[in-house]
Amino acid sequence: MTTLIINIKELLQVRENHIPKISGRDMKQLPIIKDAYLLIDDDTIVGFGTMADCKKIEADTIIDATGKVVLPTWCDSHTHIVYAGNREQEFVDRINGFSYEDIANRGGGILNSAEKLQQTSEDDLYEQSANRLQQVMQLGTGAIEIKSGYGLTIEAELKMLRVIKRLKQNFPLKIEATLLAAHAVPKEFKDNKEGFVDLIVNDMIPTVANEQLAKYIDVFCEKGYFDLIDTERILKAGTAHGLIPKIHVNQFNAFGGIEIGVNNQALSVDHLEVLNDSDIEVLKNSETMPVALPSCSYFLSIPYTPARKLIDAGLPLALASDYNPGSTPSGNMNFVISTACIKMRITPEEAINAATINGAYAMGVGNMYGSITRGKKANIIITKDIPSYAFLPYAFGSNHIYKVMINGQFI
Ligand SMILES: N=CN[C@@H](CCC(=O)O)C(=O)O
Ligand SMILES: [Zn+2]
Repeated sequence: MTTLIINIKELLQVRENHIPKISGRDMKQLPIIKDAYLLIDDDTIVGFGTMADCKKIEADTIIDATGKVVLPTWCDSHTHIVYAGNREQEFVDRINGFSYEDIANRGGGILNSAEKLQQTSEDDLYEQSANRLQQVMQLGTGAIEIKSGYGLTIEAELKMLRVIKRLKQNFPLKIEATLLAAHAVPKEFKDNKEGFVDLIVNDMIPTVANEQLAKYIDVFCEKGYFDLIDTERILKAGTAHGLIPKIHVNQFNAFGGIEIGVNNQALSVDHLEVLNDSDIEVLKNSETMPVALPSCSYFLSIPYTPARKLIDAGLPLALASDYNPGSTPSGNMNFVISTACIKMRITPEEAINAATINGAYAMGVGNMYGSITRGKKANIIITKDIPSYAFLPYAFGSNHIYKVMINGQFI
C-alpha cells in the first residue's frame, strides 16, 4: 500500500543518509525541499524530491498538501506520562508563594504522586496514561520515552513499567521505558536513604532487567534526593544489568552530576537549568546528549537551560517535554519548540533539529525516527496551511497540525 503526498510547500528535515546527532553550528541547518513530494510504502519512507522530479503520480492514496508543511513527528525523549491523578493544589500553593522545594519538604511533590499511584489499580493507571498518550500523539509526538518513578516500592514501580509495556503493545508510536526508581526517597526510608538505594540496586534493577521492562536507568541527582555516590552506584548497577544510563541532573544545583553521567556513558543528561563552565567542558568530550526541558522552566518559573551557550560551545541539544504532574503537566512538543525559541533564544531550525534528530538520539531510536530519510518509519506531521515553518514556533499556543501519520497510517 503506497501513499504519495504531493505539492508539499516545505518538506523539513530531509536527510539522504541517517545522521546520529547534530551539534553546534550545524544545528542552524535544517534541510528543506520546497514544492516537494513524499512517497511512503506501508510504514516506511521510500522516496522524496521536488514536484518537478515527481514524474509518475501514482499510488494507492494521493494526498494534496498544497500550502502545508510536512515534517517528521516529534521525538520526546523525557516524559513521566504514567501517573495517577494530578497536583493542581500544589500549583495553587506555588502561586501563593510556596516553592517546589517547600512543597516537597512537607511531603508533597513526588511523594504525593507516589501515594496516589500506589492506591490506583493497574487498569485505572493504564486508562489515565493511555488518554495522555493519545493526546500527545495527536499533537505530533511519534516516539516517546516514559519513566517509572512514581511507584517508589518494587510493586508500584513494576506496576508502572507493566503499564508502559501495555501502552507499547496497544499504541503505534515508538515507546521506550526507563526505570527511575531513584526519583525520591520514600517516607519509610526517610532516615535510611542507603537502605532504599540498596533496595534499588539489589532488588529493583535485577527484577526489572530480568523481566525486560526497561531499557534505561535514571536517577534524580539533586540535593535532597540522590547524591553523587548514590547516582554512581545506581548507574553502575543498571549498566551491569544491561540498562543504559540517563539522568535528571543540574535542575536546581550544579555539583558534579554531569561528570558522573558522562563517566558512566549516559546517553543523555536532562534538565541542566543550572550549568557551570566545567559542566560544558565535560560534555564537550562525550557522546552524551544534553536535554533541555523548557516547559518545566516555564511552569516552575525556574531558569531556562542555557541552550545558546551549549550550542555555541559546539554541543548538540535535544528538547523534550518532561510531561509529569508536578513540574510540567503538558506533553505538547509544539509548545516546547515555541518556548525554546522564545525563552532560550534558539532558532526554529535549532529547535526542530533538537526535537527530531537529537530527540531520537536521546532515546536511542535515531536509526528509525527523527528525519525524512529513506528506510525510516513514516511518522510525519502535516500542518494546516501556514506561511512557512518558522510560523510553527512563532504563532505559539495554537494548534497548527492538520494530520499526524504514524507508521504510514493517519491517527
Ligand atoms: N525533577 C524530577 N522529576 C520530575 C518532576 C517530578 C514531580 O514533581 O513530580 C521532573 O523531571 O521535573
Ligand atoms: Zn523528568
